[in-house]
Amino acid sequence: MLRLYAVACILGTSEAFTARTLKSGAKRTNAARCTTIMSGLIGFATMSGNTERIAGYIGDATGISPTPIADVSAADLEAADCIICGAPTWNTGADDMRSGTDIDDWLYSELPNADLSGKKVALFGLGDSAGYSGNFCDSVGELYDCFTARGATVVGFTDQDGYDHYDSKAIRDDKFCGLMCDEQNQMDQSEDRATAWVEQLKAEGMPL
Ligand SMILES: Cc1cc2nc3c(=O)[nH]c(=O)nc-3n(C[C@H](O)[C@H](O)[C@H](O)COP(=O)(O)O)c2cc1C
Repeated sequence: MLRLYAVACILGTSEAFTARTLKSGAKRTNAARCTTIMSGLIGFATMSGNTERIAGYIGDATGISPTPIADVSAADLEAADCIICGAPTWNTGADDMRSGTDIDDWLYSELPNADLSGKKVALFGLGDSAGYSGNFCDSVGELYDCFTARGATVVGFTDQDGYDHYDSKAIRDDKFCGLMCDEQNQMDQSEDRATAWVEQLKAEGMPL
């Protein structure tokens, strides 16, 4: 017995002691426990603060602290288990660089360095569905094109119902390719929309 105790001390754990005392053929019942720590990332760009506010609602619902997109590297993206990214639209009618914020450069300088194959990404956008109803949240369509070009799978599509727009470059298969918020005309709906959208993302398999 003394010799067995000495072996356990050398191996350093009481579990080692238990293992050494098991008779041959006996089953170990203390199954190994494994803790998986998921890491999510919310990146956003903003000009006048609205997108940051919605990122905050999403952050509250997920427990993830939003990060300005300029501080997000390709390595950060690759290290994240899930990515949520949002931007406003200021460059009305533009083919690219539609946001008019620092995400425009980031999409074509930093994002192309990331391999996002097999990763789930969700997108959100801010716009004015009455004042710019022909270009509502156009930048989200550009985010969609840039993220899918890196191999990401975009989840969290939403219905177009309930907004005043008549067109948007963020429409894919008759749906918005993410969550759209309108702080000019529908500010009172944004928080509930964000909270419900996070539940949708979870139901669609985002590890949140
Ligand atoms: C000059 C100007 C251009 C805009 N162009 C668009 C547009 O093309 N599409 C749209 O949906 N919203 C447009 N907007 C509305 C902004 O996207 C909206 O105010 C948004 O909430 C701003 O978000 P931010 O505060 O995060 O920058 C425009 C606003 C201004 C003042």
